[in-house]
Amino acid sequence: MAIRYELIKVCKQTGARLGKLHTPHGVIDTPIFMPVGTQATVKAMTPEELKEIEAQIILSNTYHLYIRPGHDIVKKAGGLHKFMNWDRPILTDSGGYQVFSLGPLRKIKEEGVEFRSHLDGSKHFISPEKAIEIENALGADIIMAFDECAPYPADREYVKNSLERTTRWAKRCKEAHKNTDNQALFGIIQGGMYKDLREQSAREITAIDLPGYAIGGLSVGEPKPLMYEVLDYTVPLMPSDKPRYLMGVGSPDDLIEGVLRGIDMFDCVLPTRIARNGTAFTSGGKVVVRNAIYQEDFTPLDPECDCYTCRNYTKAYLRHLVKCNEILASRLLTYHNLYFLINLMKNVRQAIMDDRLMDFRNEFFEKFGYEK
Ligand SMILES: C=CCOC(=O)Nc1nc2cc3[nH]c(NC)nc3cc2c(=O)[nH]1
Ligand SMILES: [Zn+2]
Repeated sequence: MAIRYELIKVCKQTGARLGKLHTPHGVIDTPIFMPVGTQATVKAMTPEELKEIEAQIILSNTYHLYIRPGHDIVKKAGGLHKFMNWDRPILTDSGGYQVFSLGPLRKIKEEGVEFRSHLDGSKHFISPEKAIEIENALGADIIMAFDECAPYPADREYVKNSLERTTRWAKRCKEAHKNTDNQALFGIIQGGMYKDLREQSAREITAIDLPGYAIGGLSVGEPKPLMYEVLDYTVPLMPSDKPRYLMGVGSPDDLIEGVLRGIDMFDCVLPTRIARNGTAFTSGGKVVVRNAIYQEDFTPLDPECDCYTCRNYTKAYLRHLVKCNEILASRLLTYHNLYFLINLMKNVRQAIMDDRLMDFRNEFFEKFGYEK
């Protein structure tokens, strides 16, 4: 059995869950935020720094590593863990959901998806079986079934046909996946923003016996309230004894709202991406470091944060680095943003343990400046 989900406690205030996910490369505390390492690196971070901020699992992308350097090279290197010197758990998602589902030149057929490489425009074809072959070669502890993430908005007919094909593809993935002792295959629930289609997809996908399930097709441009509404009626259809992964989510408020609704696993490029644009998450809300008001501000980025960046550098210095487009700006801001989300989830887990997650949510939203 590649993974075992241990449900430890359900918060009396909210229904949120505290759990442990046992994998071949170690144990993961849930709810968990997973830093994204698209091309076999969490941009600007070394594995040692990721361990310093207590990252327990990272994501990498099937599509990107298939295109470059090629999954065969990663396999020859001894797999992704060895190749990138990360000995903790890894999850691979497609990373190409934009390319596969939304790319202009992609053609989706029953057999699979025809698309063009974002690097050189060369033509490629990935079937569910091919996706599993790539993920098996990369060797991640958790691998995602090959699916179609329907665009938003999309009409009902399209979404229905798409989710039914995704179900057929999930069955083909399960058939093709042989390495079940070392790699856990998760199914992905689709159905767009349609309640009855989400119910149909949840029923069909969870009927395929798999070690975990994800909710796909969200965080694709829909308004937040709509995402929360879809979660409200989809999460209860998922088994409670298996991990629930909300793909591509998210910002601090989305993480908390997702946990409140029973989600266990999250991934998002936001903390690393906004860092490279000079923006930081802080306990008082977002800080755009390049803002002129920080020119002579010699206080830490976040006075309530005890991370390396906040203990050793000032906003004025970080602003200077950002203005000069210095590499250290990305490194120090990424370090802090990842620490911020990882630490937020540690506090969320503690709040579940103390049966006070709703209080924690209200306090956090108050301070972070979100409307209640
Ligand atoms: C090998 C193939 C594995 O397939 C997948 O990873 N599929 C898949 N990835 C997603 C990624 C998302 N990111 C966001 N927002 C930033 N929303 C997402 C939705 C999906 C989704 O519905 N499906
Ligand atoms: Zn910090």
